[in-house]
Amino acid sequence: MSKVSNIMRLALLQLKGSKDKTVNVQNAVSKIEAVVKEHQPRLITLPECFNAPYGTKYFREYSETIPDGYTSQQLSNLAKKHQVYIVGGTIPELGENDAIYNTCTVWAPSGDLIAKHRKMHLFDIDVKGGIRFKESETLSAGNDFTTIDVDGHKIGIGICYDIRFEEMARLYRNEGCEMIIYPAAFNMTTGPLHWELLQRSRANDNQLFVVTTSPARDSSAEYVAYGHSMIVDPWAKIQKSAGDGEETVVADIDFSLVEQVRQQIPVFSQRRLDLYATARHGQ
Ligand SMILES: O=C(O)CCC(=O)C(=O)O
Repeated sequence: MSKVSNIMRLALLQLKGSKDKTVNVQNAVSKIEAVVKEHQPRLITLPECFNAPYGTKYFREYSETIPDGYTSQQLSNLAKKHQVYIVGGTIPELGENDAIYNTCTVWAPSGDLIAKHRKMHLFDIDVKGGIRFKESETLSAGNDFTTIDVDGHKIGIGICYDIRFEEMARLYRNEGCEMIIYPAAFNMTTGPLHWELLQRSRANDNQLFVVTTSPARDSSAEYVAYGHSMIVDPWAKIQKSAGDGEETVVADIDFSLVEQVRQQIPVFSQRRLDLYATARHGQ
């Protein structure tokens, strides 16, 4: 599709979560209604696991089929009602053969599901004295890359831990993406260390916008999310970021910055691919 405009208004909803799925989804619904009324964004993003508590023991219980499950239907209706794109954070998805995935759904203004990204890199880490988490105890990994087209702008989708894998972001850049959106829920160990660093790194390496949307921090939850949903521009500057509480961030994205930085720092045409692809590669 040809580019309709270089400016796109985004709204990031950093939402409070709870153990009550209906409350979580209705909170998203009311925040979407509110931001549409006040700011008329073109694209709205939600957090990772926004309809359920984030924890391996909860994924199956809260899982739904896509697109006929309760959460999907709510997002589809809202996208259609308000003529917006919704990158619907993630929900635990009940897939084929009873497998559960951590899945991002993307809804077009028609109400149609235009993409579904299943987290490709499962969050399995063990930081001594910090955090141990093993998504693979209950989740299966997705195997497909996901890009969408919004008004002529190509956008890649990743989920949280996916951001640590620079190959995935590079692949999206090589496919022509101008932005990567990661619904995410970093924690109080890796958040302060790596949250901003990873976003600015992916933006800088690939000269595109990086957008993350986190749940709000709840210190009484079993998994305490870091918050600080963020938009980083292709110069690797933070355009806007949230604090740690429930918050809506609205920003106008200027996609002309992508071309600007790519022209002025043309690393993608300066790569010595002739030298990198050697026998040493992969060692
Ligand atoms: O990579 C990290 O430190 C956090 C990742 C995470 O929380 C997730 O994948 O859900």
